[in-house]
Amino acid sequence: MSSAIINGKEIGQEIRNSVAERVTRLKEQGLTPGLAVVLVGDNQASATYVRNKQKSCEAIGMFSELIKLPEETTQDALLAQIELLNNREDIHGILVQLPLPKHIDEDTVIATIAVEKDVDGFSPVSVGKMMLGQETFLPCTPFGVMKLLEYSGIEIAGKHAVIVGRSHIVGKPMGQLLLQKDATVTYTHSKTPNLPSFTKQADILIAAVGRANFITKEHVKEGAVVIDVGINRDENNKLCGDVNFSEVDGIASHITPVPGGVGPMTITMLLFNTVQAAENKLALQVKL
Ligand SMILES: Nc1nc2c(c(=O)[nH]1)N[C@@H](CN(C=O)c1ccc(C(=O)N[C@@H](CCC(=O)O)C(=O)O)cc1)CN2
Repeated sequence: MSSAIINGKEIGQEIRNSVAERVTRLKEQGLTPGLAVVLVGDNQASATYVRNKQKSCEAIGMFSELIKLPEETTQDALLAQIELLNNREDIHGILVQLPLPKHIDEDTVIATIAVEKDVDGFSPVSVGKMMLGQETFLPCTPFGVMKLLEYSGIEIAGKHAVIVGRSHIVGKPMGQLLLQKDATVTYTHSKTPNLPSFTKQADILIAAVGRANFITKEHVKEGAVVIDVGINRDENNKLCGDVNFSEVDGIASHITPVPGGVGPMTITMLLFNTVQAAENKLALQVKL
């Protein structure tokens, strides 16, 4: 029997509808949520993601502004742009599309974004708050995975979650969020010896290693929930995840496809965080 498909497009749309209602309520109070997207250089994939982010903002009535900078932009010039955005009243969320050109230090750039506008949840303060379980913006991809699990009725407490991948923006925060929901979490990565001996124990397997079709049937326990965070191109230049879908289909109880699984949730949660940022600002204004 085939595995149940976790449909990120459908779940994402349901969440976007409720975010759109929050936008309407904010506008009735005179505030239009605004997102600034900073794109440096000519990375084609990044340009597509940024375009999709802007279209998604428009679709729910939010304001978005693209700040497109050439590849040779200096780090100081980029930091100055971010400072301008930090001080703008009409901008509630700022995101700098990653990856940045090699001559720019991502950590310095991200740390410059005002924490109340850090809707990607990547700044050291946001990450620290997340680690402590304090209220903050959660990084959009792991946040989206948590929503996929919630909307699919998948129990987390008491389950063994195995993460394959340890990036700052997916693997590491993913484990934290699952831990906060009482999963037992194991981190693994591309250099873990005998990886299948770990992944085979997973009730929830998160593949975020960035290698096409890396997770095969030998890695997956019968009945596991398999979440594929990868976005890769295979040898025929076809979009594929980190999971070899056709091998794992039928072994997993649930599986996310690529495309149409985790990807659409990343942008959905960005909209969610930006509206939250605007609501936070309004709440502050009311208090003052
Ligand atoms: N500042 C950020 N940079 C990057 C992030 C991020 O969250 N913040 N994540 C990724 C790229 N990304 C968003 O920026 C992203 C990737 C993929 C998708 C998506 O919807 N994927 C679709 C397939 C799209 C395609 O056809 O290529 C899917 O999986 O269905 C959305 C956003 C790195 N940079």
